[in-house]
Amino acid sequence: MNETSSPPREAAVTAGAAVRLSGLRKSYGEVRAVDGIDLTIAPGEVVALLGPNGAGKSTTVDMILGLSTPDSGTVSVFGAAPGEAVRDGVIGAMLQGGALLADATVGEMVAMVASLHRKPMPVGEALARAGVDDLKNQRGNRLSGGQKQRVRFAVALVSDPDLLLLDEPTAAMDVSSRREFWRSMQAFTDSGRTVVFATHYLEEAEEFADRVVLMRSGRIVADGSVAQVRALAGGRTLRAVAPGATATTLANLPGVTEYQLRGEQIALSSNDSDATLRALLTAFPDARDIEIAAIGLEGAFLSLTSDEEEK
Ligand SMILES: Nc1ncnc2c1ncn2[C@@H]1O[C@H](COP(=O)(O)OP(=O)(O)OP(=O)(O)O)[C@@H](O)[C@H]1O
Repeated sequence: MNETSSPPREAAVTAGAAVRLSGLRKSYGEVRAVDGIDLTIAPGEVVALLGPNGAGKSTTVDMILGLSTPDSGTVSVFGAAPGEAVRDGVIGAMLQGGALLADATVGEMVAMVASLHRKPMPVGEALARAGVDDLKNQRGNRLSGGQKQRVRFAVALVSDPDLLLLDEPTAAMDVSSRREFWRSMQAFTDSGRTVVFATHYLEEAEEFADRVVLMRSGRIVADGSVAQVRALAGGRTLRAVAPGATATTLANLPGVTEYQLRGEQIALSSNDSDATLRALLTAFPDARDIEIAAIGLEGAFLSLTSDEEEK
């Protein structure tokens, strides 16, 4: 493992997809943690794996890293098997609760990981990029939860990987650490690296990802640019008092995806509230007390990831 194995790595990096998952499945007993995932991630993409607890995000990340073996399907990272990509320093990972050495200092830990890799970035650079240079002499057992996360980030960066995999990277961070973390991450992605991060937070995905892959019950339920997924999730609700409204007319209004009718009170969900409103006023000119509200991000996320289609 020295200079002689460099060319294959260069070749692999230019060979198509950064990550390719095909027909991926993994069950734990009765639980289908990952239930048939096909996903191709291009080099340079910043992808958020978004989903509620138990959606299968960590299981997917573990399989991309080769920490867990799929029951069926394949994983390739820059054309290589996960284990090989990890050994070559192509993947850097920041996992939930990844272990840190209690007795070593932050500087020593990052230096140790650097020594395992062929072409690490300078230790000082990894510490600076992760915003932990001031913690260099601190021991692992003296770090707060948020500081530990930032040290894990330095450890993930130091191999100078082409792909960074982050499992809920900001989970233990306070607001200012989060901001700092994403600022360093952006500096990293600006250099054309690929980043895949799992998160519960739609806002984080919106702000930092080029692409959002929404998972529920081990499957992908939406995949697209942030704007596309937002549009998919970004309907509005329209409430009004509409004398004469009937279920049939409401159901046939343009854009309406759901409706409720209670006496003269109506509540509509619409994916085109302008068209719905125009048609509503044409059909029911006496409609009054009209209110239109965006479905909150939280609500949109819940609507796309709700369990109502569960088998
Ligand atoms: N080692 C395991 N043994 C048994 N069941 C597991 C194991 N790992 C995961 N599961 C189950 O598989 C499903 C998917 O879990 P996974 O951790 O991948 O989801 P997640 O989307 O990462 O959730 P979270 O956001 O809570 O981390 C869950 O139902 C979980 O309970």
